[in-house]
Amino acid sequence: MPSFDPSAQAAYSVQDYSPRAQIEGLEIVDLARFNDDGGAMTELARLDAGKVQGLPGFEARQMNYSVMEPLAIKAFHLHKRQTDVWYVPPSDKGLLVVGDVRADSPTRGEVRRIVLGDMRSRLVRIPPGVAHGVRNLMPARPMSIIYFVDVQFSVDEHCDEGRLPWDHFGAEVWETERA
Ligand SMILES: Cc1cn([C@H]2C[C@H](O)[C@@H](COP(=O)(O)OP(=O)(O)O[C@H]3O[C@H](C)C(=O)[C@H](O)[C@H]3O)O2)c(=O)[nH]c1=O
Repeated sequence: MPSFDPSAQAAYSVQDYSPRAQIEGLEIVDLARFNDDGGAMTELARLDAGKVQGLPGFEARQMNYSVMEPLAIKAFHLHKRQTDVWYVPPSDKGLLVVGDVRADSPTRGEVRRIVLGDMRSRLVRIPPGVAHGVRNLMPARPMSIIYFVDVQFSVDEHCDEGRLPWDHFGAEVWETERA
């Protein structure tokens, strides 16, 4: 076994492969993608009067389509009542950052970075009180987000579009990992 020089030895650590921190109420659902030589097909959601199968307690009241320019960051959005269910197509690639800022949550303070798209088809359920932001990781292409919400958008006293600064969890959370 080699021994390392003093500066490498001082900086040395073993990669941490332990499971990532969970956030209470945050769910990731893998979707089936049926592909053939002609293309691919994915069911995003089956709805029974707005209730989404496989996501108990979530009732879709609006569906949105959002486009982000290359490398753009939208962060952080924080809802008091609204749950979001996000989908980024497998052809795109984005970094979703979620942080639990609920005062009474067992996972309060946990921050997770989740790559969306990038060949995978997944829904991500983001409960109220979990701040969320996204970066388009593609340097030359717009990224699409399709998302369901259970509160209809309004600009009156019912508006639930809270915001936190983009660097609330530190600016480095948006950087590509270097390890
Ligand atoms: C959310 C929303 C917005 N708007 C109008 C209001 C503004 O004139 C314009 C941009 O609104 P906003 O700056 O809130 O949009 P985004 O920054 O793209 O954010 C939205 O998309 C990201 C991904 C989120 O997660 C947010 O929750 C959602 O607000 O669209 C509407 O007319 N209806 C709507 O449902």
